[in-house]
Amino acid sequence: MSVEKNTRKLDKGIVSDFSSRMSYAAYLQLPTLLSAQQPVSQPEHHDELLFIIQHQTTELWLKLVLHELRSAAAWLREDDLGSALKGIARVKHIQKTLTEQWSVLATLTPTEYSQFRGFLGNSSGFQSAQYRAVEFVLGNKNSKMLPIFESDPQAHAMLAELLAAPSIYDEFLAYLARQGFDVPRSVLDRDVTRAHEFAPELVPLFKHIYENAAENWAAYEACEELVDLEDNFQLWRFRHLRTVQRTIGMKTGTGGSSGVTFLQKALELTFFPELFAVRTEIGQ
Ligand code: HEM
Ligand SMILES: N[C@@H](CC(=O)c1ccccc1NC=O)C(=O)O
Repeated sequence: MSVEKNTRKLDKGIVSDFSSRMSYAAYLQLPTLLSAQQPVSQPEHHDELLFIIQHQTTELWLKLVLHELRSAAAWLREDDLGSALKGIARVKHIQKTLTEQWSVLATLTPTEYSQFRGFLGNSSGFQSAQYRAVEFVLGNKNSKMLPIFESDPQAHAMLAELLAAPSIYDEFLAYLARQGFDVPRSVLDRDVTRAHEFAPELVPLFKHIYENAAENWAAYEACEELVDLEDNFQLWRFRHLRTVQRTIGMKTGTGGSSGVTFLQKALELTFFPELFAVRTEIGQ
């Protein structure tokens, strides 16, 4: 039957009694989720809700990114490259969403933000445990970050655990070694609690994989997925930097850093330096 009066008739089977059935709101714990947006500005500033939701949605996606990347590292440890690549593919889509989401926050003008910034005290995204955890899983370890989380034992424990665990890159290199690739011992035995540093002895191995991609397709594809991950991560960092710049200019950050200058330095960090260095060597 066609729609009349621009009103859709409800199908007979539509369930409406949830007294003993699971509902949408119950499954998703919406009362909890939707009561967690509590502006602190007084009087309440209209735009603080945007600010809170932008951060909370980011944290939700970061939760999934972390879940997928930790699983991908575990799958690599079990030599299940297919499952690891599937997880990384999902993460890449989430990264695109997160990077695109900056355009929503860019509608917050400098004047509007300045009207409630003072209420944020010393809170800052710098204190995001999940963001730091993602950096650690990708190999950018920094033990100096841990004291920031001492007042949150759960976050501190998670970061301490990830600091001590091999990164996804450590797991990938160990996987390549098990597959018979010539991964230097010094790389396999590195101190995983520290940030991965450029290991020039890895470049010839990647050169071999890239120049013989057809014969080493699985390894080649995995390398390119990691390159995409790093690219996407840097694009997020860049959009953050530009949003900060257009919103607070060169003001110091609420977290105590110099602000834009501090964020700029993060653009020089790299997770998988040899996968970028190999580009220079290809065809030479
Ligand atoms: C108008 C919006 C924003 C401004 C002005 C801003 C500003 C800043 C500043 C100045 C810092 C440096 C640390 C400090 O001293 O506070 C920082 C760090 C950070 N912010 Fe934001 N931010 C904004 C939005 C966001 C959003 C939406 C997120 C998403 C969760 C976020 C996540 C982070 C993270 C993870 C860091 C640490 C970066 C690092 O360690 O390199 N920020 N932000
Ligand atoms: N660091 C920002 C404040 C800020 O953006 C923020 C404050 C509380 C919770 C998350 C934040 N987001 C990113 O740093 C500032 O200096 O204005």
